Amino acid sequence: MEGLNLSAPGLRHDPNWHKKAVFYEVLVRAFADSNGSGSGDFTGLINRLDYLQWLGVDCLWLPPFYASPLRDGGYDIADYCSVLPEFGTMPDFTELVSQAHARGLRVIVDLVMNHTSDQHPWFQASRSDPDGPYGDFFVWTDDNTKFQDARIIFVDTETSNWTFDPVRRQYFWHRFFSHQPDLNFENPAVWDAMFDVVRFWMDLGVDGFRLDAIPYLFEEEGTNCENLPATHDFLRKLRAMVDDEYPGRIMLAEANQWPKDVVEYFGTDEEPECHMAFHFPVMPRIYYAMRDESARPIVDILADTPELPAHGQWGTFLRNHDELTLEMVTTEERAAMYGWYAPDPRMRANVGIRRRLSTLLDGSRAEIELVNALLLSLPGSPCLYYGDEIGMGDNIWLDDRDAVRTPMQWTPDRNAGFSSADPGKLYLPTIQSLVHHYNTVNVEAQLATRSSLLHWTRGMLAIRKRHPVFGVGRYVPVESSNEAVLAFLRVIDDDSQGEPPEVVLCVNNLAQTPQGTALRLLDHAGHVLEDLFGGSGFPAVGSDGELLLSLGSRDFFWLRVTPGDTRENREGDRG
Ligand SMILES: OC[C@H]1O[C@H](O[C@H]2O[C@H](CO)[C@@H](O)[C@H](O)[C@H]2O)[C@H](O)[C@@H](O)[C@@H]1O
Ligand SMILES: [Ca+2]
Repeated sequence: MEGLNLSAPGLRHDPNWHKKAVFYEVLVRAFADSNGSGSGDFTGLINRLDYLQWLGVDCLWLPPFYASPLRDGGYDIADYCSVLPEFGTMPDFTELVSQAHARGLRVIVDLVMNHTSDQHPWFQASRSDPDGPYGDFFVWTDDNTKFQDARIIFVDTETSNWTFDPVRRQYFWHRFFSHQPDLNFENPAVWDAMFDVVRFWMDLGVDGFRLDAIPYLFEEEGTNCENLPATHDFLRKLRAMVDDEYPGRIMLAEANQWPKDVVEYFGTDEEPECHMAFHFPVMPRIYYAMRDESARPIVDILADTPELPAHGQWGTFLRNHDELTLEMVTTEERAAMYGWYAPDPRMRANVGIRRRLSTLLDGSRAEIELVNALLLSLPGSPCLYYGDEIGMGDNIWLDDRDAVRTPMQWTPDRNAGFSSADPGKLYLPTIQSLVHHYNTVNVEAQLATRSSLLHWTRGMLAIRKRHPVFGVGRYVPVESSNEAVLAFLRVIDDDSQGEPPEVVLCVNNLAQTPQGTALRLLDHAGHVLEDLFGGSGFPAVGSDGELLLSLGSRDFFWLRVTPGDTRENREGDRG
């Protein structure tokens, strides 16, 4: 973007970078079209890197950009080692990585190991030549009653995890769409092929992988075919290779599972698996807690979340390219969330809700700020979804999850400044709804408005960056007398994390009305509080460890807690 006036800091070596990073999920197809083809591309994204640097994110996550028939947004890969021509060339991709690195931005890419597209040459060879080198690359059977305890994930479209192939005259296994055959991880040649894919992209400079659909690699009769020990064995070996050959690069698990199962994807400090895993259950509870005006769901799920090994970090998010999944809530909670957030059946997809952040929250600025404040202060490294920083809307008249994958809105001009193509040629139409039309919701307008959501988001990221405690600090729940007020501390006790000791108190009013609360801070009796945003002093914690606070509707505070006056720290913060 013109006039953003940025320096090019380059990457700094930091083995803990993933614990302090803010991630930004950006669909190459959706961000910026450099050549008027109607689809975003690598060069378009390169041209917008200054914007992302200015925003203050640290790492881009690129969903699949590989050769693909695009029947599942690219998660149907037809060649793991080539890029989709409409996105550009391999040199364009490497240029993207090096331009991102020059700006201090890391890049992780999606790796879909569980399945390929049915157009992948491995599958074509497997179906036509069962005794050939790829004959055993997929999961074939004559008996489609096998693995009956495995649930169907895409319930809107699939009725079985088996599909009959008329060429091979056998059934093949697929956990997702029937055009996405699962690879056979019992075959060592599949391991070798995947290790080669990982090396291929690591050699091109990527900083890590999001490991898509990782719980489903193996199948075993009598189980639900999720989270099997063999999957962990594979991940331990993959991690050992990555640590050995590409130290500092990360593996991020996408495992839509309960915390006790996800935590297994970190392995142990002695035998590590992934560096990060998305925390799926906490996400819907943020939305639930706000409508229920109760901190309980968030407090409880974090209490049920086991400690991580030292190398590990949660990935947190509010929205992504999929539906807002409701797999990790109870049946009653799901029914309530459909009622609150998806009253029109068109808003639903599979087990979830296909809407963006701003539309979910009815455009409420106070609610958008509150859920973002939670995202940025709860344990984990947050991941933003492109366009949510300006409050982009969705289009529930589009199919499936395309509802939330429309072109980025840069300006009020033709195609929202995304593309110079004829509007009919765009890969998806721009948002032109009454409330979220790109005429009003766009980067240019928000850059020009100091009070915009975009500037607010940037300010929040800057504060978070100045306080590594949000990345590496312990999470300590704080007892609140008011159920609607969620309070917790983030704590670095000493310099063992490689960061200065710090304590921050986060207090969040989940209710729509003002609330008062008494917090119990027994370990901080008499301590001084200071607002992280403006530096204002707050009344100190009482000598009995009690702190009385009042909060406005959907209000939140981030308060530094210190034993005494911290004038020098305040000076530092303002710099
Ligand atoms: O490659 C198939 C799918 O893999 C990911 O799926 C995840 O999203 C599903 C919801 O759409 C979710 O229910 C499942 O548990 C996840 O593994 C990927 O994010 C999808 O885009 C993709 O279709
Ligand atoms: Ca599988």
